[in-house]
Amino acid sequence: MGNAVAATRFDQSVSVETPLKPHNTITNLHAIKKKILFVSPELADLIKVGGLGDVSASLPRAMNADHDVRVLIPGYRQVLQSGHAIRDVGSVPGHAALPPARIGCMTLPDGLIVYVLICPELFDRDGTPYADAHGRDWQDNHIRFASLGLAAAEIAAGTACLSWCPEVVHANDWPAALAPAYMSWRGLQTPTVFTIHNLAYQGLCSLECSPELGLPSSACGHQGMEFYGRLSFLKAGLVYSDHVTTVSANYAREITTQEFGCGLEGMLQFKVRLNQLSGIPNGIDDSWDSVNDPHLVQGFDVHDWEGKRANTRHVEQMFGLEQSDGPLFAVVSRLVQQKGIDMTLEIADAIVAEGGRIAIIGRGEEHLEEAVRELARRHPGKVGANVGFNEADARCMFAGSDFLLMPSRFEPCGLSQMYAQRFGSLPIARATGGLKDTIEDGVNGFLFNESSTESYLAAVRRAMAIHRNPELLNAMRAHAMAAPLYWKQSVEPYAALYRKLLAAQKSGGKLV
Ligand SMILES: Nc1ncnc2c1ncn2[C@@H]1O[C@H](COP(=O)(O)OP(=O)(O)O[C@H]2O[C@H](CO)[C@@H](O)[C@H](O)[C@H]2O)[C@@H](O)[C@H]1O
Repeated sequence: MGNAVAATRFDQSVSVETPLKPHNTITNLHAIKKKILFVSPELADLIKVGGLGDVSASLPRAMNADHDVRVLIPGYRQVLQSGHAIRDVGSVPGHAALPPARIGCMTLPDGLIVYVLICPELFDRDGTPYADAHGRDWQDNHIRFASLGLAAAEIAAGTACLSWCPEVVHANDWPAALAPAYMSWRGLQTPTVFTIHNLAYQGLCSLECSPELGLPSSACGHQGMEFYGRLSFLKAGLVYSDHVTTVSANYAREITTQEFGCGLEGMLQFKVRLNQLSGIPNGIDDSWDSVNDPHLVQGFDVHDWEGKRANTRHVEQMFGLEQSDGPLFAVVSRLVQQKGIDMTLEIADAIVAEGGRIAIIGRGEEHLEEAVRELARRHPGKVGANVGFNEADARCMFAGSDFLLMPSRFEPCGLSQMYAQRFGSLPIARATGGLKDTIEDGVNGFLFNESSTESYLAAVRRAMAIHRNPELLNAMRAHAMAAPLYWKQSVEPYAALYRKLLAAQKSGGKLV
């Protein structure tokens, strides 16, 4: 089988960072870092649409103390033009309508190794990873992201000519979901993990795309990736991986229900019965340091709020807001239905009438972008909107605001609320998904239960009442800034999962 060949060829291979020395003993061999291929459509260093980009940049780095994690991403124009040298290290043959591609290797300044799938006809374009400049999904997304999955499978099979072969493949969200699928169809034994960062994006295409993707006939049935008469990349990730994770314990429960399961709840309940679904929370990296973050106009900590005020003044200037003693609310979000932006628009008049100001940054669905601009036009000096995204501005907003508005309809984990907490801005959020796991109501933020403007506004009013009491406000800020949200707590659960899957593989019990 392909994997046996791979094992013969690569078990003795030399890792770039951890060369084997001739005197290595068996004990040393055991201590060798496990090789993990982390497959993702985004990597914040190079290209980011949302939280997946952040996680892909920080989780592999956090794991690298004890593992050899390398990231595989598509060679989008932004990646090719990032200024980092790319060495040509391998190739992927064509398959059905998927064109042949090259594999490049990029070493980021801190040593993170990134494999880049180079196929200009698929990836060297303007726009985002998923859509053109007008926000229209690329028509050939099924081909583009099947190529990403296929490349991961070729690397795992040892047929991509790399001098490195992963022991575990960890695929993220639907764009990477065909990695475990192509691996399974080729009979590879390498364990696979599939992480759901957002079940709502499923990567659906017509069943007629099957020949283009070179799928086996079994893939097109109910037991495969067929989903209500179409092909679902996300379902392929669920069906063909050895273990599925999602990014918080609460969301792992929620997605087994009809309300949050997006039609896949039955399949996910089945995974629970097999003990193949778990929630491992996201973390944030230690660049989120309110004292030393170079993006802030002034650092601060719980003993010195002066720096926080300086950031508030900066945000007011950025957004043309009037200075006032009233609370400053921030929205730092993709402008999409999931995030409940429409609900914030509905309660904005009340917030302004009661003395609040709102600063909004983000981009997304066109009608929400326009609605946000219109809100700012209606409330000059009280509401400011920047339709776009910029990491430095986002960080200043977390630091300068009093509250972060995050009324998400659902939220697999959420990072923005953790960033805000770290910078002393209290999140006001719906008690759903990871928001419920990371926010303690009245302690380090505010939660509301119903996805309704009444329930939301009631939480906003509770926050405004706290704002009128500086002692309580500062106590809550201090709690929020002390919340233990670093990746350290997530690394061990992932490491334990990799160990479990490798042990099962070794004993011949690969769980497909
Ligand atoms: N328009 C924009 N362009 C670029 N960046 C923007 C942006 N708007 C916001 N951001 C940034 O993207 C990140 C947002 O991450 P979140 O995790 O809060 O949500 P997202 O829905 O993107 O992620 C999904 O994946 C993550 C990772 O698992 C889960 O935490 C989350 O619940 C799930 O919905 C933050 O770094 C934020 O500053």
